[in-house]
Amino acid sequence: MTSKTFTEIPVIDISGLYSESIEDRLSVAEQMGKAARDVGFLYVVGHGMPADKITALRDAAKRFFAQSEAEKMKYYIGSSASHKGFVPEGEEIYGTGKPDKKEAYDVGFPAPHDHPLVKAKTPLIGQNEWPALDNFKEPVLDYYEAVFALGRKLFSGFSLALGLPENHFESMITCPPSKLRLIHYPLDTEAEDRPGIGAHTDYECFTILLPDQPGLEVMNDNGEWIDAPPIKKNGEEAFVINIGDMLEVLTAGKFVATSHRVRKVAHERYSFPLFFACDYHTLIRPLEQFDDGSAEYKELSIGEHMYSQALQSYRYLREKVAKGELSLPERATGVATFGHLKNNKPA
Ligand SMILES: O=C(O)CCC(=O)C(=O)O
Ligand SMILES: [Fe+2]
Repeated sequence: MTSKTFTEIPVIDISGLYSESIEDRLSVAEQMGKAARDVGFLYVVGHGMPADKITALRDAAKRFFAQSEAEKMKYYIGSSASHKGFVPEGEEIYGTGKPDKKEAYDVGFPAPHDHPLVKAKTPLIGQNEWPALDNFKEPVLDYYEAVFALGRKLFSGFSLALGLPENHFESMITCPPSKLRLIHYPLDTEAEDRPGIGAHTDYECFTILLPDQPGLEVMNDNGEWIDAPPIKKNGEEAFVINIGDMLEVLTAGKFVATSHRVRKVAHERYSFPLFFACDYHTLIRPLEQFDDGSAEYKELSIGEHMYSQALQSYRYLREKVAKGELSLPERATGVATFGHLKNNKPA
């Protein structure tokens, strides 16, 4: 048995994943696997993301959110064809049932016009919305590309940790519903009892997060909230990586999609998660070596899982479902069915 009553989040130098020596790669993978089993969260350094790409992304996000609400609403996600663009405060509702105190800009995988998933009008897949703001699209796309490449590298490490070939998932990642979110938590001293973002697990395989202030908290098996502040090592900002629902299903719960939340902090805060997923129609079920035959983890389609969660948490989508204009996929799962949330329902 492993202990999931952790009180801190491990820091792993992943530079060995870029080594030509399989021993180096296996050594990092082993540490990643341990963190994924015991905690479901890890910090990574030695990731190779150039600091100027991070600076340029932060600058673009700040300039976008500093605009008027009317300007930002020109790119409202509810008017986009494939669920991308500006997400105003109050649009999303998670665990507590209260709207989150945050606004966001959602950017999808840059999908080629002629990709079969685009042509088939697959939910969540399609062109991005780009605001008429100088120097926004370029740094955001540039960061997307770099963080996505890091995601592929991390997936090779998780694959090794699971005893799979490093490239096991490569062919399943051609045009995934992987979002980069630019999130802005405004400073509002009046909104005392609202969470920044309510307790939840992430839906995808794993998440690569870049926060700029404390506020993120991670739940252990005792139901205690453990702080996950931004950290630096040798001047390099660490990414926070967390396991999502899909890797929990694949491993029948050996890797944990740990629930987390963002508490209100006395700072303005920006954070940028990249939700790393496989292609929409990828079916996920426990890998043979982890499958103990229990019925707990049913087969899921990555895209349907993500889409059904979006249909249940975005106001504009909930309204379309209520009016019968959209319906939940057949295999839709309820919210909060994974990770520690299922044991510890937070108040
Ligand atoms: O802002 C953060 O630190 C975390 C955001 C998050 O958990 C999410 O968007 O899923
Ligand atoms: Fe999250």
